Amino acid sequence: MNILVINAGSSSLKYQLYNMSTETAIAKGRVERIGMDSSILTHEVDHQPEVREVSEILDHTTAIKKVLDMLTHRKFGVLRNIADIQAVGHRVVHGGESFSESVLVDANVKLEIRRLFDLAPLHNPAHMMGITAVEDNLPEVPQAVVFDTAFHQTMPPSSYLYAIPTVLYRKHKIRRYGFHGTSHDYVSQRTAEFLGKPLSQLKLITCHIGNGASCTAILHGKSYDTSMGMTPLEGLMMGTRSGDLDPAVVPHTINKEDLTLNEVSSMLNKHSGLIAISGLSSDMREIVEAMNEGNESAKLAFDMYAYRIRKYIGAYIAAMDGADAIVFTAGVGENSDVLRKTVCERLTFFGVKLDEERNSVRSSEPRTITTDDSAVAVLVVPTNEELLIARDTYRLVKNKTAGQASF
Ligand SMILES: Nc1ncnc2c1ncn2[C@@H]1O[C@H](COP(=O)(O)OP(=O)(O)O)[C@@H](O)[C@H]1O
Ligand SMILES: CC(=O)OP(=O)(O)O
Ligand SMILES: [Mg+2]
Repeated sequence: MNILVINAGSSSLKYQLYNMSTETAIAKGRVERIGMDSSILTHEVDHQPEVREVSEILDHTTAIKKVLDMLTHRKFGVLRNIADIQAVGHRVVHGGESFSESVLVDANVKLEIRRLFDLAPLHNPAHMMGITAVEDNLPEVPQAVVFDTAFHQTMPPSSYLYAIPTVLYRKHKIRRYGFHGTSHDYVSQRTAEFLGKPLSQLKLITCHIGNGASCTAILHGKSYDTSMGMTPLEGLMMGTRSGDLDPAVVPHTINKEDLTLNEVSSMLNKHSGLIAISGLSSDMREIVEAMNEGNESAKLAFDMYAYRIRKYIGAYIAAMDGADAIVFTAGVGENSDVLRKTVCERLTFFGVKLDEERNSVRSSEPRTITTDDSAVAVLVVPTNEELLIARDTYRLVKNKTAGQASF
């Protein structure tokens, strides 16, 4: 079975085509700048040079059409016909309390994703555009959705409740949900395999440090606490998001700067974090480059970013009364040795001993970056959210087909 995995953003769409008999991605790519004058489609097939196509792609339906054209392209394609795609799996960031596992898309599921728009304004509306775009282009193909929030549904109330009147939780489900669950789930499974120990016996702290960033305390295989909250704004400092701050900053800023609530929300989601402090960029590569050239604001942004991760690691060691391993993953976590070093060099109280040579290795395989006698192991484990999405989609579609066959 071939499964197309889609992670739709507001102006971008990433895709991977999986062949489930071998669990391999046979093609992958992304469409960027959807809705802008020159959109870019980048398509990659193993062992072949990347193909880049610039054109005007005004909406997600056209973006999916272009992706399908590329997948069946005479020269660059990997499929003879789009009918060779048997199912589509989508990443959906917010599933609220309604979804503790992946589901097939139907009218109710779509209604629920829409209902959650205001809890994940940067993500859920874009995912819905992705789902609709697939319906437009592949009307007969079953679709599944895999939620970032699902893995965190095991958190106890002491982790997920805010200390505010409980009527707000009962009436409006105002609580902490947590995100990047598919990644934390995948990485914790890979870590247990790598360490050769059952996940049910491990205390892990997984740090997904990408564009968005979150840390999770995983106690015996289950999410016990995580740094993101009701929305993906809480917790760590991110590329453009503030992370934790005193809620009193919001009304105070509204009063002092004569801003609307929406403007402040946009400030915290899109104009804060690395870009705000550095005044330069939200991209960690550019921050590190500027820092190495002596830029003081870039250095401050970097230090604040690393410090917040270290604070969460400390909190989660206390939350679980120990940790067997701390795991770095995602764009920054997998690639920035200097970020990992800065986070780890002040964890010596917990017996963390970084091995600089191991930390400088670049690889797509899981690896340990601490010395053999480090009391807590620190690992880099590349994430693969798409593979978990493909697996869930495959399972759901196969079960549905089996159910239908028995009638
Ligand atoms: N070599 C690198 N060094 C430091 N940061 C990197 C490197 N490569 C990628 N990144 C960072 O990874 C981030 C993207 O992470 P990723 O997990 O791909 O995010 P997302 O999936 O949310 O788009 C980029 O913003 C960039 O800052
Ligand atoms: C939930 C979230 O922040 O996702 P991303 O890192 O893809 O922005
Ligand atoms: Mg990501």
